[in-house]
Amino acid sequence: MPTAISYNNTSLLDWEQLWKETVQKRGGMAVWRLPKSDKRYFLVDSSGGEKVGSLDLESFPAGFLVAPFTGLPYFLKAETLLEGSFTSDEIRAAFGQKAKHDQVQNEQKHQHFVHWVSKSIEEIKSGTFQKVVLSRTDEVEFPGNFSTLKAFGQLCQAYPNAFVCALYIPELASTWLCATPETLVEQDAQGIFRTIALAGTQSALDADGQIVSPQNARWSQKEIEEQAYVCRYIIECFKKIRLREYQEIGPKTILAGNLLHLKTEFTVDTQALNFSQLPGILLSLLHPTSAVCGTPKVEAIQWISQAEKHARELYSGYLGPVNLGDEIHLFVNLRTVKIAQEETVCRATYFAGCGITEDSDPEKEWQETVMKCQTLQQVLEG
Ligand SMILES: C=C(O[C@@H]1C=C(C(=O)O)C=C[C@H]1O)C(=O)O
Repeated sequence: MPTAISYNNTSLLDWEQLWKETVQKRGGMAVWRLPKSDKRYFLVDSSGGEKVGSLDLESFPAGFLVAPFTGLPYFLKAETLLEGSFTSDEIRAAFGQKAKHDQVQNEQKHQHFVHWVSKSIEEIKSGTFQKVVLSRTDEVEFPGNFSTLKAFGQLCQAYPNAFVCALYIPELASTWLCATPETLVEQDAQGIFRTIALAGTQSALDADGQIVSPQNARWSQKEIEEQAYVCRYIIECFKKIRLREYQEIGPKTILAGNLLHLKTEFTVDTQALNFSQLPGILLSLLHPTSAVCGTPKVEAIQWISQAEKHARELYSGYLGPVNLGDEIHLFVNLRTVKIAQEETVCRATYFAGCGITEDSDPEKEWQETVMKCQTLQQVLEG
């Protein structure tokens, strides 16, 4: 059983202290806040976590699951679990200064990305696959120390509808932070399972810099089709297990930070179906979905490994708490940054990708990755 300690106004500095101590002791930990909630949790597993082979979520103890894009997930058991909230004046800029972006390196990445988007479009036209998601990184260096907890607090404030998380796994020797809009697998205490098809991206700001209301958003055929691939992929997963009793709502436009996306929601009443194993079974079938990988999956993964220079690591994997209060909340690790603290500098690697179809425009796809990186950069770099 976890040692659950409830703090009403836990100081951010206490959590910062616990974070540092846990890193020194080579423990694993996660700090998170669910969408539209103000409860923040801090989970510590002093063993550093372990890799798990089976996704039989029903049999898992309370803990936190985190999976890379490809490969086995890590499980952190809830040995210690703290709950708290911070006051807003404790939260200040995490880096406290604007990072220097390497323009030469950035231009090389731009050229590489645009080249591979063009090649992907040709490959799609020749019929190898219909959609592929290519990603890239943006690496920056900051002098001095980085405060993970301040960054976490800032992201919570800036993105109330996102799943915000800071994570440390000693084996990976780096901290990851995300503010993601994408649910992969959720189940509430009443047994309602939920997943979403999220794709299609445009800036949420109009020409005057004002937020466009989701109801007034206009989408082109490219984005509508791109999101439809994700819906069809989810329904194919349902068909594999002969699941017909699901509800589908959407697509609707949602606001995710500085961006708008198209979202369709799928729900299943697992209690009515007497199907408690559903979240684990669907998790193994769904990941990675067409929203972060492509259609068909195997061909898309092969293409990604050829086209991308970087390893995705935890980017576009999934993460979240399982079996805390009979609930499961797993999200796709998007709008994410990896932080490696060295002696005098701190290296941040932002990751972002976009769905390519035969109607893609390579320059626009690059711009989309710029906007996606900005989701975190605007908050962390001030
Ligand atoms: C791949 C990312 O986002 C995914 C891809 C999207 C798209 O191609 O339009 C939109 C939302 C996400 O499902 C990312 O944020 O890195």
